[in-house]
Amino acid sequence: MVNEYIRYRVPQERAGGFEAAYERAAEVLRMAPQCVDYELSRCLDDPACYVLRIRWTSTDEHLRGFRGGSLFAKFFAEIKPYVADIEEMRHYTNTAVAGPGAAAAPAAPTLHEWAGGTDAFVQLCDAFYRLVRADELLAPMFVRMDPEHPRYVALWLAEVFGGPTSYTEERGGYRHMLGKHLGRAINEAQRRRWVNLMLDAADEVGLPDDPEFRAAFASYLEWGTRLALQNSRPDADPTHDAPVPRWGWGIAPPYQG
Ligand code: HEM
Repeated sequence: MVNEYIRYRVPQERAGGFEAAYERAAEVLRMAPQCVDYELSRCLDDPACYVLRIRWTSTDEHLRGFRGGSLFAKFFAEIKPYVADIEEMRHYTNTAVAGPGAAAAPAAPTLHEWAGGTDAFVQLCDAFYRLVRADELLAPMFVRMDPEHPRYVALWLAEVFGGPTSYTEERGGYRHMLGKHLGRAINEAQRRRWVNLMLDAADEVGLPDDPEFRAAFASYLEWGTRLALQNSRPDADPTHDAPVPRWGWGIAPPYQG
């Protein structure tokens, strides 16, 4: 990601036309796949000064992709009358200096923190695989599992829910997890049992039972198991190099009023 900053000095009598031109040009930015977002600010102390910030996916995507693409002509036609008013037009990269101030909304804890950290997921998976071993639908699938398997799945869940990236470092991330499901031909009854036993295990070990946490937890289980089922079909051809998903609160973070 790269920030393009364009500083303009536009005389008062042309300011209205300038802002209107950028409102029209912004329609093009909204359609451009290389544009992340944009923002035009006007200086309060010196109203002739404007700063336009456009975040691009990369400098190359901006210069070659956008400027060389089919949308550029319409964009440029709108802003052309103001090119002579440009005082600076350059790309900037972010530094490590960035962060919220005290007035910003407090960040919600991660699901990993809320659950009680990685230990909570280790306990969850120990309980879950105890249930699995005693379950007639699932036990046959796991007869040859590594004794460390419950811990690996716990590390996976901890990473997904915003904890440390230990699964990626120890086990090889998404690609490794996917490889373990390929060709397993998981059926719907087994998938549903997997979800049910996870929810039973969550109760057994006392994972937080507030509606917000359980809704987020259950939504991941639904998503993840449906994906595992699809990827386990004998004819599946999934992407092997996806990132480990990072699951958040969705639309209902804890109320911290
Ligand atoms: C949210 C859903 C799921 C998650 C997060 C998950 C996670 C994982 C992970 C991380 C591994 C690899 C552990 C390692 O590094 O060795 C694994 C393996 C495995 N998973 Fe899943 N899984 C899910 C759903 C399912 C379902 C629905 C089934 C079957 C009903 C299933 C069956 C298996 C089996 C049989 C293995 C291989 C066990 C072995 O090593 O023998 N998984 N899973």
